[in-house]
Amino acid sequence: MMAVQLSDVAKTYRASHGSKRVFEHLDAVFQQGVSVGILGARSVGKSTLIKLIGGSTLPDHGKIRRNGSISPPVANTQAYHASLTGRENLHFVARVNGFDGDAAAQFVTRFAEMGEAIDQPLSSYTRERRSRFLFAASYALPFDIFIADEALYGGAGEFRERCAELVQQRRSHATLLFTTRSPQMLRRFADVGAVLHDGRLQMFERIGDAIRLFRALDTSAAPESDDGRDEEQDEEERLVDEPFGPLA
Ligand SMILES: Nc1ncnc2c1ncn2[C@@H]1O[C@H](COP(=O)(O)OP(=O)(O)OP(=O)(O)O)[C@@H](O)[C@H]1O
Repeated sequence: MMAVQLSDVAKTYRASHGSKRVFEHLDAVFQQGVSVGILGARSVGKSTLIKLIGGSTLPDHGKIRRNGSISPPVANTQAYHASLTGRENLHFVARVNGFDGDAAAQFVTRFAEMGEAIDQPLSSYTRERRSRFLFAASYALPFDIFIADEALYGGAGEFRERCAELVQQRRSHATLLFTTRSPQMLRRFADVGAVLHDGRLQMFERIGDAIRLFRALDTSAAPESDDGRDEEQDEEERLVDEPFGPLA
């Protein structure tokens, strides 16, 4: 059964200095329970695709069908309010999505080793705590479909490893759709590989075939021996630097 289907989707950004057409006739089907890693060069529309799938941006035309609950993008800060505590934020996000806030707060407190900070405002968190909170919170609710734009897991040291393990656990019970520029991330977290290029998404049962096409298209891609970690970390740093959503 399908989890997400895009049919003939078009998306153009319009700005005062001109417009940018990202997709014109995009079709894609993502199956339930299958983890898909989407490779794409810079500016091909990876973020736009994740936003369309998640519903935070609308297509100009075409249809997007979703079968099941869908997470906000991993480590997304938009849903959080800096002046609310970690617990209050989790309760809010859980309620909006129809889940149990207590269970989510309990999970994040334990997994991210928050201690008393769970009852302090997000604005008081250190950079590292903020990162832990964001990643743990991303996987705290039992969504059917998890989506991620480049940052799939994060944090530092031992937390980082546990976070990667958590993604593997969630992936075994849910559908995971993520974009990346790191072939290694596909090998680690995807069942199926996809390449976004020229407004089209090509899917490959064999991860290696997706990586080969990506390399042929994007000559700046990291070599296979590189674990892609620098780029992942750049992306995480960008994410945790962003302020939380509007002050309540
Ligand atoms: N809000 C916007 N207004 C105008 N143009 C936009 C907007 N958002 C994205 N674009 C443009 O649309 C194209 C696709 O952007 P998008 O962020 O989806 O690509 P991406 O593959 O995620 O890029 P990157 O790898 O650099 O993160 C880019 O050319 C970008 O400049």
